[in-house]
Amino acid sequence: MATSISNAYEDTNIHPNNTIPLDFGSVLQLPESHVWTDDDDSGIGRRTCLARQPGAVAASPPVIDLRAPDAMWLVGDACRRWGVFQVTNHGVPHDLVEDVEEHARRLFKLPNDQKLKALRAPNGVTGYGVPRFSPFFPKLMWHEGFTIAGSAMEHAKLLWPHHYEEFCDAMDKYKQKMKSLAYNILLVMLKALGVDEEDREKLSSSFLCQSDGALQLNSYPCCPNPSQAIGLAPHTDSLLITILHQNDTNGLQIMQEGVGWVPIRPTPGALVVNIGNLMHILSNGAFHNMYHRVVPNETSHRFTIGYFYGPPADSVLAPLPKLPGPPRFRAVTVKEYIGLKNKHLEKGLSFIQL
Ligand SMILES: O=C(O)CCC(=O)C(=O)O
Ligand SMILES: [Fe+2]
Repeated sequence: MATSISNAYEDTNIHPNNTIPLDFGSVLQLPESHVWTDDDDSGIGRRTCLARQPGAVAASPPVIDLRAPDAMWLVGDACRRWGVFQVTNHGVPHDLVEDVEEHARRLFKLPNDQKLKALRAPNGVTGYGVPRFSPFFPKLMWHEGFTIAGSAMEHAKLLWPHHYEEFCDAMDKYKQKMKSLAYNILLVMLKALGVDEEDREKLSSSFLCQSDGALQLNSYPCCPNPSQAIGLAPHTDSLLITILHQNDTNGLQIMQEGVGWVPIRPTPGALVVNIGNLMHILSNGAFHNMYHRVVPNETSHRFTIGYFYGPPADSVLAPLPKLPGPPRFRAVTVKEYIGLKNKHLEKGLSFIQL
């Protein structure tokens, strides 16, 4: 049987993470541990956020109707220019999205000592905790999360010993919907890259059909001093694509070279799709690998639900053969790449660059 992505994370995690999230409900001031200076995020954050400049109007990634006749062209253009876009008419029922967001709110509202019962094990993937890449930064992020790779049952039972089933059912249903949406978006992306039907079918049977995903529930509570805090430090996502639902609180920003941080504002009913490192490799660098981050908000609590979609850990990925130009990356297994990312974070990609 193919090894799952979560096994790859467990096997290659070289920074066991013992940090626990702050008890956000009990703090009135930003603790020193969460105050970020310009040097704390490798300088990436120093570049200005366009949204904070008075009068500035930034172009922003498109919102694409997936059923529109020109959807494939728009997706391809957005992947090349931005590495991110939003989708509507995606087929995921509004009620299901609302239900999953409500479960996330209920989870994060639990008393701190209750949430800590479901803490992610130091080398584990599922459970409550700080962002996986926290050990790379000197300061802590204004964030708490709950990751679900495979079944949430074991951890949900610790949170709600008698009422865990509703939570697990909603998460399973959402994951199923996300999986088929991610597969369909991947096919649109391959078409946009010019991959013909025969090659798309080959890719489908080699790894796309077995690709799967993990869910990440994110909470960014109201923050007493948002200008000195960071919700999620600048990073790129590792797998093929990420699909993100955001509630109506702003916070997500992408880095646009020569421009600065551009906000991806919540659009009712839309889901955010972004290119991960593995898709960047498959596209031979044609699809943009963009940095993104989350900034916290003083008066509004941000909740998001991320779905990370990737192939089985033993799949071999390389730039697709018929794309223009010489290959920019060597072939790599998903497990090896995740190991490089866990060890070197954003420099991981440079180890497979040709
Ligand atoms: O919560 C967000 O807005 C972004 C989350 C994210 O980038 C991630 O989980 O990788
Ligand atoms: Fe991300």
